[in-house]
Formats: sequence, C-alpha cells, structure tokens
Amino acid sequence: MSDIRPNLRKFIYEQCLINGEWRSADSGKTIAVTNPATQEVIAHVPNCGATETEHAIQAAATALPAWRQKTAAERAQVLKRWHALVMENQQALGELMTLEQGKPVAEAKGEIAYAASYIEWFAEEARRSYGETIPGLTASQRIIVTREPVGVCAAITPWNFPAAMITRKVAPALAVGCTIVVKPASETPLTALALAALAQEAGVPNGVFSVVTGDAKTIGEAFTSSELVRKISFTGSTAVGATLMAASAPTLKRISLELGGNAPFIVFDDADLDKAAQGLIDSKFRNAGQTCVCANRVYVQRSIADAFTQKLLEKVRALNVGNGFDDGVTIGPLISEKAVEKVEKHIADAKQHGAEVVYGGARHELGGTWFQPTVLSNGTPDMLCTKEETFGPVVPLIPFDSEEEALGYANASEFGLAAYFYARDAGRIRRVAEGIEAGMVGVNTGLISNATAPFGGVKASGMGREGGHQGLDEYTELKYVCIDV
Ligand SMILES: NC(=O)C1=CN([C@@H]2O[C@H](COP(=O)(O)OP(=O)(O)OC[C@H]3O[C@@H](n4cnc5c(N)ncnc54)[C@H](OP(=O)(O)O)[C@@H]3O)[C@@H](O)[C@H]2O)C=CC1
Ligand SMILES: O=C(O)[C@H](O)CS(=O)(=O)O
Repeated sequence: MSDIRPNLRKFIYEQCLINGEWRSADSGKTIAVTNPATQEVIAHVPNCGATETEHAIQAAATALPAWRQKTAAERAQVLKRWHALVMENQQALGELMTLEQGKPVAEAKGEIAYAASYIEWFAEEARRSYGETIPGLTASQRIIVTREPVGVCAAITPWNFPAAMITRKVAPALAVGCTIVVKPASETPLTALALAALAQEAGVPNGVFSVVTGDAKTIGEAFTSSELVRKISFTGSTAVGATLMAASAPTLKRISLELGGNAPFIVFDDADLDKAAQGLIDSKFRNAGQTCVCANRVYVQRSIADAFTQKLLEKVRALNVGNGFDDGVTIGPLISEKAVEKVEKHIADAKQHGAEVVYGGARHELGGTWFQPTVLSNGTPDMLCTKEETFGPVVPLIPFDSEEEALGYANASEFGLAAYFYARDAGRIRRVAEGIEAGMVGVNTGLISNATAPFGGVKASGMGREGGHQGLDEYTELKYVCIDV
C-alpha cells in the first residue's frame, strides 16, 4: 500500500518554482523521488540544467531592487505570513518529509517546527539589522556604518534536514533584502518545493525565492560562475563545500559552509550517568544518526564505563525501528544502500580494532535500508569512525583514563562542528568547554540546535554561522559613509 496519503497530494509539486512560475525542465527530463522505506517512486521533479538556473538567477537579480527597497517591517510581515502558513500545514509537511526522507512523522513534524522557528526568528531580526555611528574626527565630519543586503544569493542543501536547511538560509536572506535561488538535495526536493509554494502564497514576490531541482554539478557550476550571484550558502559534505569554495574564488563570492562533523561525546566520572545516557540517545539516534552534529565517537571514563554502558543499553533497547509512518517508530530507514554500506564498513573496522558488539551490529530484519541501533564497547581511539562520520545509528564506546587524554582524543580530528560532554565539576566544565575544538559545545545536553544560537563549525566543518543574530551577518555587507557637511 502506498504511503502517499490523499492529504499529501496537493503538497507534491512536480515542477520548479522559477520567477514565480511553476515550470518543467527545458529538456522535459525528470528525476524520480523515492520513499526510502518502500523504494516506491512518489514523484518526479524537473532535471534542470544551466539554462533554467541562469533564468532563476536573472529573475533574482531583476527582483532584487524592489525587494531590498521594502522596509524591514514589510519584509518581516511577509516572513511572518510564511511562518504561519508553514505551521498551519505542519502535519502535512511532516508527512511529506517522512515520505521522501524516511524520518518518523513525529520527528519530521518537529523539524517543520524547527524550520519555521528560523523564519520567525529572522522575521524578528529583520528589524534589528543595526548599523552604528562613530564620532567624527572633525566638527563637520560624521561617520556612519550601515548594513546592506549582499544581493543575489544561491543555496545548496542536503537531504537529512529537508526543511530546516532551507529556511535557515532563505529566511535571513529575505529578511535583509536579498533574493535567493535554492537547489535542494535530489533525494528530498518535495519539502523544498512545498515550502516555496507557501512562501509564494505568503506574498514573497516573483523571483525573490526560486527553487531549481536537477543535476547538482551543473546547477552548482551555474551558481559559482555567475557574476550576478554574490553569495553562496552550502550545507553538506566537506568535499563538496571545498569544491564550491574554490569555484567561487574567481568571482570573489561570499560563502557560508556548514560541512561534515565528527562530534566527540565525553562522559566523565563525575557525570550524572542517567542524564548522560539520555543525552547520548537524543544526540546519536536523531534522524537515525544521519545528522552532522550527532555524537559520532563516545569516550567514557574507565571507572564508570560499565555502569554507563548498562544505562545506555536499557535505553537503546527501547528504540523502535520501522516505517516512519507507523505509530511509535523512533528509528526510520537510512537514506540509501550506500549509507548502509558505510555503517557496515565502520562496524567491521571497529571489530578489527578489537571493539565488541554489545547490541545490534547488523542490518535490521525489516531489510531495505533499516539498520539495527548498535552499541560497540572496548573501542579504540584510532577506529575509522573516529576519523569520518558514520551517519548511522552506531555508538562506539571508547574508554579513557584522564581528562587530558579525553580532550586529546576529542581534538584529534580535522572536524570541529559539535562536541558534547557530561560532567558536574565546575572547573572541569570550564577547562573542557574552553579546550575543546568545536564551533558548538553541549555541556550536559545532547541537543544544541535552535534558531537563537549561531550554528556552525571550525576546521574542516566549515565557516560562517546560521541562526542567532549572527545569521544576518552572512547576508549583509557593511557600508561606511563619511560625511563632511
Ligand atoms: N554541517 C551541517 O549542518 C551539515 C553537514 N552535512 C554533511 O553532508 C554529508 C551528508 O550530506 P550529503 O547530502 O550526502 O552531502 P553532499 O555534499 O553530497 O550533498 C549535499 C548537497 O550538495 C549537492 N552536491 C553534490 N555534489 C555537488 C557538486 N559537485 N556541486 C554542487 N552541489 C553538489 C547535493 O546535490 P544532490 O543531492 O543532487 O547530489 C546536495 O544538494 C555529510 O558529510 C554531513 O556531515 C549534512 C547536513 C548538515
Ligand atoms: O544537517 C544537519 O545535521 C543539521 O544541521 C543538524 S541540526 O541543525 O538539525 O541540528
């Protein structure tokens, strides 16, 4: 039986929104969108190329003057209407996300609310894009610093958070008066198209926000080579981020990169072990482990390792693997067969390093791309999963003895997106929070993502911040005006 429910059909857009028009690819070619739980083809979206992308970029440039000339309050009103429409349709948008991405409906609805919170946040921030005045150097001199929109922007987003990765780029861009063209991931274009339809209904003018689906490399090259595009915002793998950064250099574009992670999760001997076990569940198994901020390597102080492992196993056993549409399911399918193979590779490598599978460790009996929630004990600090993100429901437990040893392991990574640790000693919290190399640190919590805080990483995890008041900075340029009158 199809998971496509009658209420969803009106939210399935099989055309791209370019300059306010819903259109197919010039070639007529399409890309199939499948349900990862059933492999059912649920829709076909346009396989656009350079011409359609350039049309969308040109439309964004044409729409820019009128949109940037609106007052911040006028732009905020449009964003607030968009926020209201997204939340009014939270159930349907959540089910649409489950249909194309696989995460459980409850989690998908949570992401819709999280995505909407970025729209609401930047509707409010739109009116706080402040400049400053600086005392002049002479009696007749006045120094004014203003913020202006960067201009035409482009965004490329991943499949794991099909709504939030869109709104945390589009909302700040529109709030400050930019226009934007978005290329969503080919696995999950439907959520992006539905969000664009609601933005259009909310009154976002033609050309201000377009969505182009199709060949990533071709569309990406159209973005990076265009002199009209002044800013690129990307969320995805470090490799692609680096490619986009290099390709943007000839036209000196502004760039924001939210890239790969490999979050350490440290449990010290003075931690509240029940909180730490729950925090690890919250961080690790969200989206079946397919998030860039999830705990990827877990360091447990040796003296409490056995006690912590038992508390963790009690919670892991309660996880319910299944179709995201089924009540009570907490772990959906992984996005692809390739994703499952990467998880298997990491587990095999860990076992070769001496790790033991204390729970799960193999594909789920449901078949397809479902994988058993897995706990490995007796891990080592040189396993493959300590070097690259697993992007699956695997907890590798690695014992350590001293605080210095744990911090050394945590920082021995090219990545620096998120990090987590549980402790209660104030001095330890200060030392570790300041010593860990990451853009975001969770102390006694496994959930750190929200629209009010600056989300982003250091080292190979990227640059720039999304969310918080800092999120506006990515879409504005400073202008310094020196007046002598
Ligand atoms: N820091 C963060 O917030 C996040 C980081 N990530 C990281 O991304 C990875 C998983 O996401 P995944 O989607 O596989 O990453 P990818 O980098 O493969 O894809 C991300 C997006 O980039 C597009 N893309 C792929 N190749 C190119 C190219 N040559 N030029 C332009 N665009 C391109 C994809 O299009 P298409 O779908 O058509 O291939 C997709 O829209 C993980 O490493 C994860 O850690 C993911 C999410 C959030
Ligand atoms: O893509 C991701 O993993 C997201 O950035 C994680 S979050 O913002 O939803 O935490």
